[in-house]
Amino acid sequence: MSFMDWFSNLTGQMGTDMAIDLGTANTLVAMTGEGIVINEPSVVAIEKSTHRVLAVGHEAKNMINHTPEAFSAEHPLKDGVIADYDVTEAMLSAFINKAAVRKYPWQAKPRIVICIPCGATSVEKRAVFEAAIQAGARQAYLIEEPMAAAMGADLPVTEPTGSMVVDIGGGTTEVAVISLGGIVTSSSLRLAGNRMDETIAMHLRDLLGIKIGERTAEVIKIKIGSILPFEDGRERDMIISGQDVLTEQPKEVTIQSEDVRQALQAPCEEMVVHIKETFKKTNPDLASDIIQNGILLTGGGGLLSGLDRYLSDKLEIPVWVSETALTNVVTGCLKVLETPTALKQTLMRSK
Ligand SMILES: Nc1ncnc2c1ncn2[C@@H]1O[C@H](COP(=O)(O)OP(=O)(O)OP(=O)(O)O)[C@@H](O)[C@H]1O
Repeated sequence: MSFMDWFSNLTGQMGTDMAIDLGTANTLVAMTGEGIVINEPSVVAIEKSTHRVLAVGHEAKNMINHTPEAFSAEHPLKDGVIADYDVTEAMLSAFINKAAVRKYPWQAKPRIVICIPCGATSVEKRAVFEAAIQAGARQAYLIEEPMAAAMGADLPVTEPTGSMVVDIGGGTTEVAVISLGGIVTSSSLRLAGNRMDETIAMHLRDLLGIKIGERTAEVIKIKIGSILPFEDGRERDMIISGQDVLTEQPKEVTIQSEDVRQALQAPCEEMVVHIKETFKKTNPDLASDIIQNGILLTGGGGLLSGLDRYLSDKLEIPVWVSETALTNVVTGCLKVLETPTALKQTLMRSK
């Protein structure tokens, strides 16, 4: 081993390794020995006049809220994959620098495990990989999101039993059957939480003649959205403001949770079809394990009220929603870093 390798390994053991859940909606960074240190929206503020990146995450969102005419909000990831390479790299690099509390001036660059959707093409994988290296990784490793989510949720991924994961994020719904430490069958649907927001906005426009933005639609979904009637039997309502479709004048209306439920039917039905198709591709032994063990529902979209019960009814398989749905992927990536055998099984690595 050369002096540089030895030195790099030594400094690499000083807590600089990082796990990153590079999501369409949120980016989470966790560090070995520290846990989650960053949980921020995947948003970058760009100065319109110069096209310079001025801020990322919460800071970017605040800037845009206060002076929207001077900055544009970029979402560098669309449907789980990189849509704008330069802006993604700038965002990653800002998060990595923010997370790396440099305890020692000689500390090495971090090794980074970063997740990608199952359906990512080799070009999309390469883009994430390069972005991590350019943003400051010493070594970069890629892992598929549902595998990371399953590890984060403590599913028995290495055992000879079948576990099924449905990870509903902002941009993608990832479905995977895992056994003996690998993904046996998987598929990725480019429809998830963001599509729910869009269908809510469209439905309210048609029903009540009000135009709302995606941010308002997301608040509605989280506050009064549900795919089945609420378990306490009480429906909810909420006052929202937007613009009149015809006059574009300010408009305020009270919306009912039943209206939101109607809007959520189409995207949720599409998810059911997708999960059923993946289940059909599973071999009978693993399928019977899944029927016995149930399906893990994770990702922020999995928190939609009633979605676990709805999927259970439609699939005729028990579905349980993880209590740590928003953090399983990053926690799983961190476990990969801490388990050398798991690190070897990642999809792509730089050395
Ligand atoms: N309580 C909730 N009810 C319904 N949806 C929710 C809730 N909390 C978060 N979400 C939704 O979860 C989505 C974000 O989830 P998550 O952070 O897992 O996605 P991501 O990792 O950024 O996206 P992707 O994996 O697709 O790249 C958003 O659409 C958000 O509106």
